[in-house]
Amino acid sequence: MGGGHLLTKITFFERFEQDILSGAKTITLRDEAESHVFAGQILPVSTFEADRWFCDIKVIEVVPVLFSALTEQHAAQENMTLPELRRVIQEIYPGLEQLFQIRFCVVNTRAHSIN
Ligand SMILES: CC(=O)Nc1cc[nH]c(=O)n1
Repeated sequence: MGGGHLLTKITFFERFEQDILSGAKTITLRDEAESHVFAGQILPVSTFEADRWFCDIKVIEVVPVLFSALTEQHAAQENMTLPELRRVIQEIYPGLEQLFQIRFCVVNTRAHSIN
């Protein structure tokens, strides 16, 4: 079995928040360290910058993908063009070839309260 620590939360840059909440961004490409999630898992999502919670997501699938094999389809699911996606991923993970595509849907956007 693959090693690594199961993720119990995930962060996104604030600039992706509206695309996630609107459903325009339905995948995220992560490195191995952030790939340890499983289909059906529900994860709280916070901003990277301020650690502000803004939704929960449900993981639909996790699929390995090489940087060199990114396609327009991946880009569309990130709400970007392919050149934009390549530039963004190269900035976040310089020189990294092995990525993991996490496909997700938003399941909750309101902090729950008791009472
Ligand atoms: C904070 C952070 O790493 N955010 C990322 C990284 C890769 N893809 C993405 O959508 N967000």
